[in-house]
Amino acid sequence: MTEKIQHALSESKTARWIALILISSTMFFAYFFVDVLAPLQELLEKSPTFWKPEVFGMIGGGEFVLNVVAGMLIISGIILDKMGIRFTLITAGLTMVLGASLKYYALTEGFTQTALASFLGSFISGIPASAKLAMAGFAIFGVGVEMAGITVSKTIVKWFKGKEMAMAMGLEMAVARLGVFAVFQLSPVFAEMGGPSKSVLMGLIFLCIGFMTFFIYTFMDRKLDKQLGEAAQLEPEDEFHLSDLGKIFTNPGFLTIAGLCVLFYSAIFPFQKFATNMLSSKLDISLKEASAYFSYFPIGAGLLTPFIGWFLDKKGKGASVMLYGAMLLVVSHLIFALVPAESFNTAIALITIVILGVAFSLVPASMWPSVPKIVEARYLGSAYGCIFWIQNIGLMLVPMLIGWSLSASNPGVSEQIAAGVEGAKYNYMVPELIFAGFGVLAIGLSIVLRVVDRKKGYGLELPNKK
Ligand SMILES: NCCCC[C@H](NC(=O)[C@@H](N)CC(=O)O)C(=O)O
Repeated sequence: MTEKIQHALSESKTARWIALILISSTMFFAYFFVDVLAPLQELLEKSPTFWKPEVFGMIGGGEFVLNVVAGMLIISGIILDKMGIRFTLITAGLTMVLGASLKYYALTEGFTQTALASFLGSFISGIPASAKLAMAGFAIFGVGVEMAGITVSKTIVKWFKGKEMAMAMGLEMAVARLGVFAVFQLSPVFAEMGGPSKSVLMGLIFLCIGFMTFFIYTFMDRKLDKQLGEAAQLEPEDEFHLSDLGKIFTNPGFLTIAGLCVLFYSAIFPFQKFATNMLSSKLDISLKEASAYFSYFPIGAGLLTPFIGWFLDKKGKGASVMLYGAMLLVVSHLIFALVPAESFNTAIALITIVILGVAFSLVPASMWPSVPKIVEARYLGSAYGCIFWIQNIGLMLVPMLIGWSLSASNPGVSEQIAAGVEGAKYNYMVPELIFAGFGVLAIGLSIVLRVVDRKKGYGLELPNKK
C-alpha cells in the first residue's frame, strides 16, 4: 500500500500542478460570472431594467438563497463526502451553467415579451420581472458555484496535504481573483457593446469553458483513485455518517473559524458589489474608471495570497495571520467611511484598496488550509460545506442590508438617478461603517481562535509542510 501511495500521481509535482491548473481555471470563470453585474449597478438602475439599489443588493444576495434557506450547501457537503469529487464537480459545473443561462435570459429583450415576464411582473411591483427571474437563475448558479468551491478545496487537500497545501489553495484563489479582475475590466466593455445582457452572455460562454476544465480534471482524479486502489478505499468506520454533522457543529475550532469567516467575508464580497459605485461617487469619476481602479483589488489580493500560503506552509502562524487580516479590514473600511469626499482622492483610494487587498490575502490564505487541521478527513467536505453555509447566510443578507442602508441614508437619491438627474450620487458612509463593524467583530473572534487553538492543540500556528 505504501508503495502504491509512493507512486501515486499526486506524488508527481507536475501532475499535482496540472490538476490545480484545471480546477482553478473553472473557478476563474465561475468568479467572473459571480460579479458580472457588479460594475453595472448604475446601468441597471436605468431603463429598461429599473433595478433600485435594494433590488440590486437583493440579486447579489440571491446567489446564496438556496444554499442557505434550502440548506443546499450542507447537502452539497454531504454529496461530496458520499459521492466523491468527480460526481460533485460535474454536478456543480452543470448547475452553474443552468443558473447562468436563466440569468442571461432574464436580461434579454425576448424575455420582456413573454407571458412569464407578465406573470412575474404581476406581483411585488417594486421588484421588476427581470430581477425576479435573474435572482432565481443566480440562486441556482449559487448552488453550483459554492458546491464547486467546497469540492475544489477538498480536491486541493487530496493532492497537496502534507505538501504545498496553503500555497496551492492560495494559487487557486489567485486564479479565481483574476476572474474578478477580468470581470471588472471587461464587463463594462461588453455592456457598452450590448447592454448588461451582453456581459452576462459572455460570462455564460466562459462558464461553459469552465465546465470543460472540470470535466478534463475528472480523468486525472479517476487515475489517481485507481493508482491508490484499495489504499484510497475507506474502512467502514472511516466513512462519513450524518451524525458527523453534530461533531462539526460542536467543534469549538470549527465554530470560531466559521464565525470569523462569515464576518470577514461579509465585509469583502458584498462590498465588492457596491465598490464601483462607491468609488465613482466619492471620487466623482465615471463608472468605467472606478471599475478599472477597483479591479486592482482582487488582482492585488490574488497575487499576494500564494506568497502568504507559501509562508504558512513553511513557517505557520495561521491564527495570527487571520488576526492581522481582520485588523487591516477595519482600517480600510474606516478610511472609506470617514475620509470626507472633499479630501478623498485617487491616491487615498488606491492606498485603501491595497490595504483591503492585503487583508483579503492574509485571511483566506490562512483560513481555508486551517480547516483540515480542526476536522477529520472523512467529513472534510461536509465541514467545508457547513462553513460555506454559515458564510453564505452573511453573503445573502449583507448585500440587502447594505442596499437598504444606502437608500435609507440617501433619501430621494435613487429617484434622482432613475430620472437621470445630473450629479445625483450616494454617500456611502453608513454602509462603510457597517462593513467596519463586521471587521471589529472579526478581530474579536480571531483572538478567541488563538485561545481555542492553544487549548485544543489544533496546530493552527504550525507549518503545513511536513
Ligand atoms: N479553496 C478556497 C475556497 C474558498 C475561497 C473563498 N470563497 C468563498 O468563500 C465562497 N464561498 C464565496 C463565494 O462564492 O462568493 C474565497 O476567498 O474566494
